[in-house]
Amino acid sequence: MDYQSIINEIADEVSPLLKDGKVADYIPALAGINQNQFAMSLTLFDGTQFSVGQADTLFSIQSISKVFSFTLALKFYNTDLYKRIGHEPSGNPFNSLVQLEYEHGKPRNPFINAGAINVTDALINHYGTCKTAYEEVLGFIRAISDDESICSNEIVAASEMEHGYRNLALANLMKSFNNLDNRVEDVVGTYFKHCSLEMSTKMLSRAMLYLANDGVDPILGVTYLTPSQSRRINAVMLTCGHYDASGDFAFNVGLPGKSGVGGGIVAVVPNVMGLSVWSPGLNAQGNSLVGTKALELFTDKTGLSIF
Ligand SMILES: NC(=O)CC[C@H](N)C(=O)O
Repeated sequence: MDYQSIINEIADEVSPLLKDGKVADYIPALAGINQNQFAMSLTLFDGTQFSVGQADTLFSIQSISKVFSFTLALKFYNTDLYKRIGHEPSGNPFNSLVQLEYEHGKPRNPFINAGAINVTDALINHYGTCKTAYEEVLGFIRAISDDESICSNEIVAASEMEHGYRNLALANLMKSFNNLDNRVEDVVGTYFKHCSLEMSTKMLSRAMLYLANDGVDPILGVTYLTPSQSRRINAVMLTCGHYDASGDFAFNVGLPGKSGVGGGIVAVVPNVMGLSVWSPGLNAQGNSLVGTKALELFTDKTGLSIF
């Protein structure tokens, strides 16, 4: 398949939509980003990459980090993890508090904020300190990207902490139900540091390969997860990766995927490739407007949906 021509065509077709989204201004450090930007990359199992747009530009991965922290938590706790976090879609916004109250402090899934904060708490328990939990997630992301240059943006992390009332409220609510072990500020601070990591679409499409290949990096041959764990992560991405727009994403794109409010989206074509798009303007559910459209065009043009 002529992937380069296909993604070039997609870039042309989505460009009139770049003005339609809205950048995430609830994180002040992200509010000033020029939304007139777009990138798309794919990486095949032999390492061949195809890209269009600003595919080397680093952006805040935000909730895409939830895929990587969930991977490590699943690796260490396996199905015991589901004692503290579910794997059902929430049908609610990513930062919603109401369901968490009804459901006695147990987050619906690891891809909403409450779930990822809870996963971070489990990782802090496993690694012993916040610092090690942060460094191990970073080390894992560098390994699956095969790129040691990846770092967090301290200004973004501090900006999130300063304005993180809702995430602190979610953590406090879980703590009140005895479903958070460590100090609220420590857990949320570590979670923000993972969210503030910066990557490009080239790096992210490479990083997704282990999930396209049953938990094994097809280039380096490293095993990260069992095939069954890897399939479970893809299932949770498909059903929960886009919050209350997860059904729309499955319907229109038809791939396991995960978005972040930095405007990035990652997706997996099982047995074929890792994919990533970025465009900072978001739709009403907090997912990249142009990125979602680009992935929809991609599966339409290539037939590479899982359905
Ligand atoms: N959807 C997202 O990307 C949200 C992540 C962001 N750090 C937050 O906690 O609000």
